[in-house]
Amino acid sequence: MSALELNNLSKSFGGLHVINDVSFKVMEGERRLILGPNGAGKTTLFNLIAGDLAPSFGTISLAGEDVSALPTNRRAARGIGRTFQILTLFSGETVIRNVVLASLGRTSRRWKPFGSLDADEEFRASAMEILRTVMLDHIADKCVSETSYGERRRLEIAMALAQQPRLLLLDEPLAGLSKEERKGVEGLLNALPRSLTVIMIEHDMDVALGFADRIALLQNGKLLVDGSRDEVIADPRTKEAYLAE
Ligand SMILES: Nc1ncnc2c1ncn2[C@@H]1O[C@H](COP(=O)(O)OP(=O)(O)OP(=O)(O)O)[C@@H](O)[C@H]1O
Repeated sequence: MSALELNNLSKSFGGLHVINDVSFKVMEGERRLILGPNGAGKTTLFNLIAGDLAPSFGTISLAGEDVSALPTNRRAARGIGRTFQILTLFSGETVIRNVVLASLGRTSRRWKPFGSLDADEEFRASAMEILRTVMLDHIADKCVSETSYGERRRLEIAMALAQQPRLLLLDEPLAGLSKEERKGVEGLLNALPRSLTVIMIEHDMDVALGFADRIALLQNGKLLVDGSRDEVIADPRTKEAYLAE
């Protein structure tokens, strides 16, 4: 079954056609890489999938259900988790509180007063488990403002995982990281459960190509090439559009 299906998706801003008749499927458990030069429309595509933007035309289906008309929070409740190119953390809170708050996004508990959350052992225990997955459990009680950039990027992935997504959208998870930090994030990407479907935008070719099962290459908002990793790498249009940049 397909985890995600885009059908004839288009998005225009005024006269600017940013996404132009894009259709492709991502199967359950697949690791899909979205490639494309700057301005190709990759982040806009994520905004359309997550519900932050409404399509001008076309549909988006999640596990066979058309979610095109649903707002972001209802798509999140149906299993879309997301990280952003620009970090979106509560920097005045501790690492673990950020994860707890992210996990509450799926429950009515998010309306409870902030202060009572730490007392809830169940939430803390599952947040701790996720922090272990991203190797941040040793700094669980550190304030986010005192953490390194690399740790914050991993925390963002932890927050997306806390929402127990079925489909995880990762927007340039390696951006701005040192070589060492990249290794750490690469390790955690490879350790993500295979039951999770992952779509990733990433410019670091060494990591991105190692991760991908299949690749969709966008250029000027159009789907230029779509296929297995080896097919897309071998396609001369890929070199022309992207790899030769
Ligand atoms: N809200 C908006 N209003 C008008 N134009 C927009 C808007 N959002 C994006 N665009 C334009 O759409 C095009 C695609 O942008 P997008 O950020 O999706 O590209 P991208 O492939 O993610 O690029 P990058 O690799 O640089 O992040 C760009 O020309 C951008 O200026």
